[in-house]
Amino acid sequence: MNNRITFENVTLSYDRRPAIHHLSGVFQPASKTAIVGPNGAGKSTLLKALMRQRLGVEGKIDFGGLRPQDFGYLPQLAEIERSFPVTVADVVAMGAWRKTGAFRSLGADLSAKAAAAIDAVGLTGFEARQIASLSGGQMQRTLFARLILQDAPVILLDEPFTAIDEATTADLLAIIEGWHREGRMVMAVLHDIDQVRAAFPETLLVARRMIGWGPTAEVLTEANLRLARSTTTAWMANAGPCEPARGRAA
Ligand SMILES: Nc1ncnc2c1ncn2[C@@H]1O[C@H](COP(=O)(O)OP(=O)(O)OP(=O)(O)O)[C@@H](O)[C@H]1O
Repeated sequence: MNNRITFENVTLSYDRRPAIHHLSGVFQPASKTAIVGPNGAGKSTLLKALMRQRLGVEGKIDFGGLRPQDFGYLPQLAEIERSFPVTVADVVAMGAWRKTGAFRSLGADLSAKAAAAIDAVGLTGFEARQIASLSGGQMQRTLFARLILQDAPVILLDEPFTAIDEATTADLLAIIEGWHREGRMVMAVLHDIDQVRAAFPETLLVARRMIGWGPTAEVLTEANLRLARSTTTAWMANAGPCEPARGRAA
């Protein structure tokens, strides 16, 4: 077990159509990596592969001993179904399901941790609110509280700040920085290049293939960003089926 995630010439596909090709590199323990690229570049697909969701996988992903339950995942806000009659406290409690089992009540210790998580995201007093009645920013704070309670060593965030205002973004960036200081591995799909430069030491730049992976200043050059923009368009025009090995990441 080395808690390092290594990609060796990985191609990820849906129904034999590659979404992202020939990715090689390493997510180091305690790294904080921004995943950047244009729309359709394969960023969410990459997070899904890390979550071991069903995809065609060619090449090898070595999880370094990390188990599926070691990963906390924040999906895009738009993918969250909010019409369920559940409260903020219910959603946060789901973060402890790994420890309690689904729909079980939290013991005293986890209840205290859930209250602390809700406090950390600034939602004390909102515990009984239905999630359908929350603003986008309040919903995102709720989902961050769930991640805090989940306490996973690896945290994957898919566009955590899309449609989120500056104040909430600043608060959530501080929580991410706290996870980084605690030695967790964080990967976040982001579109704001200035934000990435300011807050993420490592960047993986993709456009249907890997453009760069390493220290942010070395990866986010004007030339690489130009290449990313033009490559995606070209690959989409020529996209066709290929024959990746079917199966799941190792
Ligand atoms: N479930 C799916 N079935 C088939 N194709 C898919 C599926 N999900 C994504 N794709 C395709 O895979 C490619 C990469 O999509 P992905 O969602 O990973 O991109 P992205 O970089 O996250 O984009 P965005 O910035 O727009 O969220 C796209 O061409 C997309 O249409």
